[in-house]
This record gives sequence, C-alpha cells and structure tokens, in this order.
Amino acid sequence: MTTHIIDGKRLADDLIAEVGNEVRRLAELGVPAPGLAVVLVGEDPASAIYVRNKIKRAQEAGMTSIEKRLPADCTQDSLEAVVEELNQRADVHGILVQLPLPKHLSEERIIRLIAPSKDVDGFHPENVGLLATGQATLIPCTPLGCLEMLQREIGDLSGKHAVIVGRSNIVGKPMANLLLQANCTITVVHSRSVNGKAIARQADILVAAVGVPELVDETWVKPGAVVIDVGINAIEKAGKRRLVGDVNYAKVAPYAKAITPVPGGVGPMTIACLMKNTLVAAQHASQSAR
Ligand SMILES: NC(=O)C1=CN([C@@H]2O[C@H](COP(=O)(O)OP(=O)(O)OC[C@H]3O[C@@H](n4cnc5c(N)ncnc54)[C@H](OP(=O)(O)O)[C@@H]3O)[C@@H](O)[C@H]2O)C=CC1
Ligand SMILES: Nc1nc(=O)c2c([nH]1)NC[C@@H]1CN(c3ccc(C(=O)N[C@@H](CCC(=O)O)C(=O)O)cc3)C=[N+]21
Ligand SMILES: [Mg+2]
Repeated sequence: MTTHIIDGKRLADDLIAEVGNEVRRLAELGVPAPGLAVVLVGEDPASAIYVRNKIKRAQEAGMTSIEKRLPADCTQDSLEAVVEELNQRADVHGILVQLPLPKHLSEERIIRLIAPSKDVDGFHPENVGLLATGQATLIPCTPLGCLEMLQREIGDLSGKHAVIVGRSNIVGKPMANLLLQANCTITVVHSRSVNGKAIARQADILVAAVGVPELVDETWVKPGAVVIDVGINAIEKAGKRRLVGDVNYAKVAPYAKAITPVPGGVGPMTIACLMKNTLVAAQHASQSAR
C-alpha cells in the first residue's frame, strides 16, 4: 500500500493565496483591508513563534495585523482592557488571544469578552453554540483545517467512522461537532476511556489531539485509515529540539491510507484557516456597515 502524505504546507499556501486574491478584489471595491489582532501574554518561546507566523501569513494575504504583548504577570483587568479596546476598533476584524494564559488569569472570562463577531478562533460560547447547532460562521481554525484536508483526501465523509482522541474545547470537541455535521459517525476517546486503543482501531478517520508525543502507534490504527495528527510537541532528541506529533509517524505511516506529517501538516492549515476566518469576519463587518 502506498501512503499519501497530506501536504498541509502546500494546501495552506493555496488557501492563503485564495484569501489574498479575495482581499485584493475587495480592496478594488473600496472595502478596507481585513485586520487581525493577536494578543500574547508572557514570553513562551513556542507561542512567540506561532504569533510571528500568524502575523507573517496575514501580511502575505494582504491583511493588516497588530500584535499586543503583555507581561506574564499582567492583571486580569489590564488584559480585559486590551480586549475591550480591540472590540471597539473598526480596523480590527479578528481578535485572537493566544492560549493557554498564565494560571492567575481567567481564560473563560477573556474568551467571553471577545466580541463574537471578531472571535476568529470560534471559542466564544455563542460561536460554540452556533457550531453545535450547525449555524456557525466562525469555526475553530484547527478543526476547520483538519476537515478541509479530510474532504480533499476522501471527498464525501458520510458514514465514515471518525474517532477523535482528545476532548479539549479548542480541538477535540469542535472537531467532533464538525465531523458530525459532515455525516460521520463520531467516537471521542479521552483519558478516562476504557481501551481507547481498541476503539481507535475501528476508525476510518483517526484524529489525534492528545498532547502526548507519539502516543498513537500502529497498534491504534486500522490498516487503510486516514490519520490526522494535530499534536505539536517539542522534544529533545540527540541534544536538538525537534517537533513531533501525537502520532508515531514512522510506525503508523506504512499502514495509513493517508497521513499528515508534523511539521507541515495541521499547523500550517490552522494558520491558513485563521486568515480565512479573518476575511469572513471583515466581510460581515462591511456588509453590516452598509
Ligand atoms: N496544530 C495546531 O494548530 C494545534 C496543535 N495543538 C496540539 O494538539 C495537541 C492537543 O492540544 P489540546 O487539545 O489543546 O490539548 P489538551 O491538553 O487541552 O487536551 C488533551 C486531551 O487529550 C486527552 N488525553 C490525554 N492523555 C490521553 C491518553 N493517554 N489517552 C487518551 N486521551 C488522552 C485529555 O483527556 P481529559 O480530557 O480526560 O484530560 C484531553 O481531552 C497538543 O499537542 C497541542 O500542542 C493544539 C492546538 C492547535
Ligand atoms: N487562541 C489560540 N488559538 C490557536 O489556534 C492556538 C493557540 N491559542 N495556542 C497554541 C495553539 C497551537 N497552534 C499552532 C498553530 C500553528 C502551528 C504551526 O504552524 N506549526 C508548524 C511548525 C512551527 C514550528 O516550527 O514551531 C507546523 O506544524 O508545520 C503550530 C501550532 C495554534 N494554537
Ligand atoms: Mg489546552
């Protein structure tokens, strides 16, 4: 069996080029450039890299972007003031607060404060509810990128058994909702599941979003399954920093029909979907202004 390696980097480049074309078309009609604001609290080096990538990609797509940095020991009030200012600004259409936040801050309160129309992560309870009821406009970027890759790979997903390993609010749960909407049969496996591996082995589509480096090996995978690896884990190997997923790529790839690599899989698609969501938010803003 030859395994198809899903090239997330290339798909992301294509998607960002499409978004860029639409941004330029709108500019000719006099619609202002979409604006993305990224808020980063603290100095976590991995977060800083993602934030830099997001800003670079926004520029590629012809969008404006601003970065707000706060110190790791900032107060809840000072962070809330930043979000409120961004909510008010007409040149900001999308707001992303990089998670996780330091422990002393309330993520829930910050997410609820972001204007739902600017919530390009799709994490606000209003957007979560709209997703669950099939009315969403802003869908969480990582699951949206995964869905795009699955549809390109498989076509119609109807009737496929999708097993999602992980139930976080930012990946696992919205992924389950999206795949349910796409007519998959859904099973969600988590840390309290009994024999999650045997359940995973029944999957036509296996999505790993666990945060445990290389947890999923070939004993979790039905031969011919499509495997999506959401994990981004920095590990030390031979004294060097290396990124690995939640899937043991070398062991799983020979059995999979198709698989996403890390890096170069879900990560770039996540950022491309963020640009898409920012464009959608800007389009809605310009429509409601008319
Ligand atoms: N590519 C991208 O764009 C993104 C990548 N990520 C990466 O994806 C991974 C997951 O992120 P996130 O969802 O935020 O992680 P969380 O830590 O929030 O959630 C992990 C989930 O995995 C479950 N879990 C943990 N261990 C096991 C196990 N041994 N067996 C089964 N389930 C288990 C947990 O169960 P329980 O609920 O019971 O604790 C939890 O539901 C991380 O590697 C992260 O870095 C995240 C966001 C975006
Ligand atoms: N509010 C919020 N929204 C998020 O979407 C969000 C977040 N917080 N916190 C952190 C996670 C993680 N995340 C990634 C995005 C892109 C890559 C990415 O592009 N990765 C590259 C490699 C990058 C590198 O070399 O480090 C790749 O996989 O090829 C990774 C991880 C978004 N997240
Ligand atoms: Mg988390």
